[in-house]
Amino acid sequence: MSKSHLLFEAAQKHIPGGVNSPVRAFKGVGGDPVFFKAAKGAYLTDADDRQYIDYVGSWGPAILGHAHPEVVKVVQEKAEDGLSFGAPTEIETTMADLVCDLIPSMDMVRMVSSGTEATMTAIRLARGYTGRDKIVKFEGCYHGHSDSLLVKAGSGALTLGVPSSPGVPAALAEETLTLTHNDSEEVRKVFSEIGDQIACIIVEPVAGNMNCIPPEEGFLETLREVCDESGAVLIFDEVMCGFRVGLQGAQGVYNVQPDLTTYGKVIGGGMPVGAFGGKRAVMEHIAPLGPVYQAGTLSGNPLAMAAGLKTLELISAPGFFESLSEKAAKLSAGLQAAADENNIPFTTNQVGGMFGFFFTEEKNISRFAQVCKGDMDRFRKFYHGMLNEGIYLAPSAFETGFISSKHTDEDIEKTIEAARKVMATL
Ligand SMILES: N[C@H](C=O)CCC(=O)O
Repeated sequence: MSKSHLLFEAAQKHIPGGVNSPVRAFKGVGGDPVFFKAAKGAYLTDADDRQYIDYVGSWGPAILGHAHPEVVKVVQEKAEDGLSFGAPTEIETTMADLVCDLIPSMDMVRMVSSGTEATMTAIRLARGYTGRDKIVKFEGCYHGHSDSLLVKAGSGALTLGVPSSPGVPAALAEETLTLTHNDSEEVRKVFSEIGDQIACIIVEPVAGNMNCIPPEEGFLETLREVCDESGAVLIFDEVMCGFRVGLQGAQGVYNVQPDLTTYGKVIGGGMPVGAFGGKRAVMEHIAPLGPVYQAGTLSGNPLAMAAGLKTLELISAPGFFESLSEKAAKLSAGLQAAADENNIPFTTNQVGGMFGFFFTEEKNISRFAQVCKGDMDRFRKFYHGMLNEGIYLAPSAFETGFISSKHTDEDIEKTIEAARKVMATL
């Protein structure tokens, strides 16, 4: 019996479902989740001392690989000075200055402790700023688990079959309009009818919570246009794709500037962090400058700021994102070749350091409905085959994959070889 199995059994006694976040429970693929005890570079070590090449990267933060020595060092050093003050510290200003320097759409930024806090507050701010209640989101996109956003959501909510969670007041859910992702026409239609009632559009500009879905040509531009015409706030949720698909995130890649942006994951270098920021005119409405309330005991935590700043410094090195993208492209091409050799209907998506794969006859996957049509049974078999070969992928067909700067050519070749072997058994 594996240690992971025993640990999972023990965990279920006092932790609901044995996990502290539902997608970890392997409901999307079946079987016991793997319990890990260490992570270094591109590798994970499980409780039974088995090693895996990791393509989850803690769901995105580990862009430099796990436990990067320079990141660990600054956290250790910072810890000597105190773990938390609940009062202003200079390093928060250093972080704010750096983020505003790097991101052209960012005049002001506030640090929080998670992506959920960031998106939840961005929505409240947009409502407070516009004086309107309705918000627009897209089916399959996931923006954390605050009430307004758990309506036809992606990620774990979708994997577990509860995209619209019980517990969200109906009156609140009614204010969330969920449209078809990448459908510019539908967006235009809704805005032509009730644009003056809509506070904001929130979108993952590269969606990573319904697998990896890039924006169709013109989609982000349409969102920008309808927001400009109606006075709604455009929020890019770059919790996943920020500092991941490029140094300026998706807004840099697609050259569309939002009014507000939310961050998490990479910006915390592996520590619990989120951030929201954007145009001064909107951000000035946040307390204590304005009346829209938001707060957090651990917001701007010094250890998290230190890890995040070091990470942002290291990913700013020339050529970093080109190299990351090359690795992800090489992996995607290799997976495709492995499927083709075995006559398995299969296709891939990739943007920078994010990648996705789909067991489907269709090519050019850009719609949520196409993702849902994928062969989930094949995905599950492939998943467990790869796990057996020492490759750790996201345990759901509705999650993107992540690559780190620590993945070597050899790691990628080993992964492709494993895929060849497993595809032959499907
Ligand atoms: N897609 C989610 C995060 O971005 C997966 C992580 C989680 O819900 O625990």
